[in-house]
Amino acid sequence: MSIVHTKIPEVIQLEPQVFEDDRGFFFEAYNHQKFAQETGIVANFVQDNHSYSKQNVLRGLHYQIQQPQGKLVRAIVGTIFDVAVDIRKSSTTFGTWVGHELSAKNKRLLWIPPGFAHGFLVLSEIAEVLYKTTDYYAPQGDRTILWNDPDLAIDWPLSTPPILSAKDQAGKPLRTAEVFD
Ligand SMILES: Cc1cn([C@H]2C[C@H](O)[C@@H](COP(=O)(O)OP(=O)(O)O[C@H]3O[C@H](C)C(=O)[C@H](O)[C@H]3O)O2)c(=O)[nH]c1=O
Repeated sequence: MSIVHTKIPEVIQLEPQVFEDDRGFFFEAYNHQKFAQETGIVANFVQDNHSYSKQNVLRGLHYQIQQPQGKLVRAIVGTIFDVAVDIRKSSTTFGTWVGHELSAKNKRLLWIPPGFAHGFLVLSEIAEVLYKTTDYYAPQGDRTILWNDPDLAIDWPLSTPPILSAKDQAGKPLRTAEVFD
């Protein structure tokens, strides 16, 4: 596994070592020791999530104000544009976003630490996304930042308006949202 830094130092792309032969391929999607060696992060993942979405679905931007979650995200079917937003008000990159394509083809993973909002847009006909989290789901702490907050100006690769849940349509702009210290 190798790492690819993003413009936010704490958000890290991971490229697994893929072993291909005439049967197909194999790769370690997560190895606790190698993850720690490569990133310097000792993550204790407690939950695996799996979502299936149709093209143009946008899920996000989500975070938990209580029990904030670190996330290790990958697409196992299709392609997504995966976005992380720094919502730690003491951070020098507060309000900064990064977006990277994750796909079944590139097999890349994105590590998003606690203190960030996360969302993705489905670029392919369908996408299945798996992600590990470092804390459990805490619905009472679930918060949404508006996907098209003009202050964030996230450059979503959209050609038509996205498909959003009611919750995501009602997301808050960052300037009024609960954020981290
Ligand atoms: C997140 C979650 C949801 N649920 C239940 C609650 C709802 O009845 C149903 C769908 O939840 P929601 O609409 O919040 O799912 P997403 O829009 O995919 O939310 C996720 O999308 C973005 C991209 C994230 O990073 C978060 O992990 C998460 O907020 O699953 C659970 O039972 N456990 C969970 O951990």
